[in-house]
Amino acid sequence: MELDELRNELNGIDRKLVELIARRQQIVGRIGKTKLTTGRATRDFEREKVVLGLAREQARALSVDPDLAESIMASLIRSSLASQERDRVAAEGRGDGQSVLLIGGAGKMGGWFAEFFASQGYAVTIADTTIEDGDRCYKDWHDAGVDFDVIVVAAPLAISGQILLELATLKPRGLVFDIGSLKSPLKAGLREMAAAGCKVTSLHPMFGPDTNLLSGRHLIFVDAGSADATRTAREMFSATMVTQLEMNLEDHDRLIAYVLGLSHALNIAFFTALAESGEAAPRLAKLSSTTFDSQLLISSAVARENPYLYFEIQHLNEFGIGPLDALCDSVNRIRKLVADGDQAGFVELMRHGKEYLATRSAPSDAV
Ligand SMILES: O=C(O)C(=O)C[C@]1(C(=O)O)C=C[C@@H](O)C=C1
Repeated sequence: MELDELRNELNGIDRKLVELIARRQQIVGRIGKTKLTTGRATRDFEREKVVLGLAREQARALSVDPDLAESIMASLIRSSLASQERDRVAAEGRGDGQSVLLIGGAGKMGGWFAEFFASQGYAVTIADTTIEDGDRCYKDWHDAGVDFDVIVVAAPLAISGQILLELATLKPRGLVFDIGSLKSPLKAGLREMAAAGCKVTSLHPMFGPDTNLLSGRHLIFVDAGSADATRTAREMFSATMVTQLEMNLEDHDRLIAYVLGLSHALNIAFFTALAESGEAAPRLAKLSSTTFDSQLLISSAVARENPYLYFEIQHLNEFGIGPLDALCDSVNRIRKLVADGDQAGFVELMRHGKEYLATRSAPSDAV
């Protein structure tokens, strides 16, 4: 058969595959509605196990790679979960015409929250220095007033701290929360607001603005002295599958100094060392080792992030220097072991790390 004929045959098969996906998604939509009306949870881990198991079994019987079949089914399940989650958030419509002001709402995460609230039926007003005044749009948040059911402070960290301090004097009637990656620069504002009797709490979404499925993601709630505010904010996410964590103000930044600060710094150090090595990245990438490729992928993603935000995450964390010192110490230790030819010391370092990492269980609910 000619190449063109074979490709035509493939086109037909691919079309049928897409048709089957569309039919699957229609049924998934009906399942989602049934779950809503019968009060069942969106995610069903048992059922997912059955679906993935069946796909592997059938693949084996047809001499198809079971890993391939499983990964295709996992993608389809992800898409089912995302659409069922979206439908549930919209159906529960907690907004019901309530009003929300998003300060910094034209930024990336601010935009995510704007969409999240709009999908729940909230009337969304955006204030952001990068936009012009218009319908429910303000360049200066002061012009919007503070008469809202919810105010979200999603501005850069240093500015968010100032806004919270100002809000403490304006005493808004509604729920107020920030979404900062760090709480050190916001502590004074959060405390002032709580002391002024405001319904204030603090959130840290551990996911990026491109996230459209909250299952497997974490959202940290940091109580700022108003348990009522934290409860109300938690309820806003009850229709989603996000994992809610509660943390206190002090623990948050100490832990985040490792989770964000250390991992960002490690990747910045990696690409800085590479950039200054004199070896061209494409040439190195061609040599392609599994570890190098994975590391390059992560550090490329870090390099594309907002450098001002990343600087704030390092510099404004009062616990930030500890993990950086630990990183320098570790690199110096490796350097010394290598320079001294200390094989036993090097092996011990790796054994110790393996033992430490074995205590950290892998995320089990990622499809
Ligand atoms: O069977 C269901 O309950 C579905 O919603 C369908 C489906 C799937 O795509 O196969 C999606 C999500 C569930 O967690 C399990 C399975």
